[in-house]
Amino acid sequence: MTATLTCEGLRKRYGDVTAVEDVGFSIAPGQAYGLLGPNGAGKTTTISILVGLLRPDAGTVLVGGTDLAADPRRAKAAIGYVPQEIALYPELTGRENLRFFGRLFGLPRRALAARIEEVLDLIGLTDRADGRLDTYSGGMRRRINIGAALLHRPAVLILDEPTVGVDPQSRKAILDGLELLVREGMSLLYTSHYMEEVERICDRVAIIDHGRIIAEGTRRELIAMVGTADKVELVLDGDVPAAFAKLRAVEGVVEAARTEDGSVRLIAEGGRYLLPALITAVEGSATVTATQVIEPDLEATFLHLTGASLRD
Ligand SMILES: Nc1ncnc2c1ncn2[C@@H]1O[C@H](COP(=O)(O)OP(=O)(O)OP(=O)(O)O)[C@@H](O)[C@H]1O
Repeated sequence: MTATLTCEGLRKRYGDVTAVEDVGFSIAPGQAYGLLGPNGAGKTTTISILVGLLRPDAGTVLVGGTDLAADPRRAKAAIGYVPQEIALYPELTGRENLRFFGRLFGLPRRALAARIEEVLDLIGLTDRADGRLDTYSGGMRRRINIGAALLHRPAVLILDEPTVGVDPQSRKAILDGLELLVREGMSLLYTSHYMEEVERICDRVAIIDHGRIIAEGTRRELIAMVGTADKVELVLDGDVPAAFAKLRAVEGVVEAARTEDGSVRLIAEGGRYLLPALITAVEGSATVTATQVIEPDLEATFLHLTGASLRD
């Protein structure tokens, strides 16, 4: 089966800064693929290359078998792109905005009218479609943005951190809508630094850091990389740096990172059973005011692979 989207050997440098180096992956039809990485990891650069906005220094992009560089028109027709910045007309209504973008894509008037209603239903904004954009919440605007990218029925929808700055209700509507699209057979490239979203939506994930893919696989495969270790979070009161040094030295602690709010995150073999030893270890430097043990997840994998927390 031809992949919906394949990229290989992508490289982009800005002067001395390597934004993307040797990035490659493949998205199957109906697959939701996640690109997970912290700010500045190279997600936006990768996406800009995939949607034809940025020319890579090296590498190839195939959309449904069509080479983006050789036939950009055909390749781009199969892509729906939802950028990070919202570019809509505030004085037009939601429906009018969709109509504008549909005309821009060259969709015939009658087919467009019907498609707009379908898309409004999908993004859950049928009731508010005749309200002006400047009366919408940030999340509703984001949903119109997603709707605009869906009008031409792309084979793959590419979203650049679609839930940043979005209210909880819209966030839920966005994630529910995306799950529905995937069930109906659309491919998705979803980028985020919220691992819980990537874990929920995506079947396959690439973890990107400093411009390179450092791990790739199904959710389960990636989580298995951290082995049987649990993630333990300790909130400390006292001399946190000294306590941190002591915690790192405890037998069974595989990884350790400090967070901005004064807590310490550890990956520890047999984490929950290690708690008494951890609490004893910090004695004299700090007291443990709260503890949490979390089963391995993608964030644990990220911490394991990079030694840094995803949100830092
Ligand atoms: N036009 C540019 N000129 C110079 N450096 C750039 C440019 N665009 C991006 N970079 C650098 O390339 C690296 C990757 O940036 P990119 O925006 O792709 O990361 P990202 O993972 O999308 O992060 P964010 O979530 O913050 O957008 C960063 O170090 C960034 O500073």
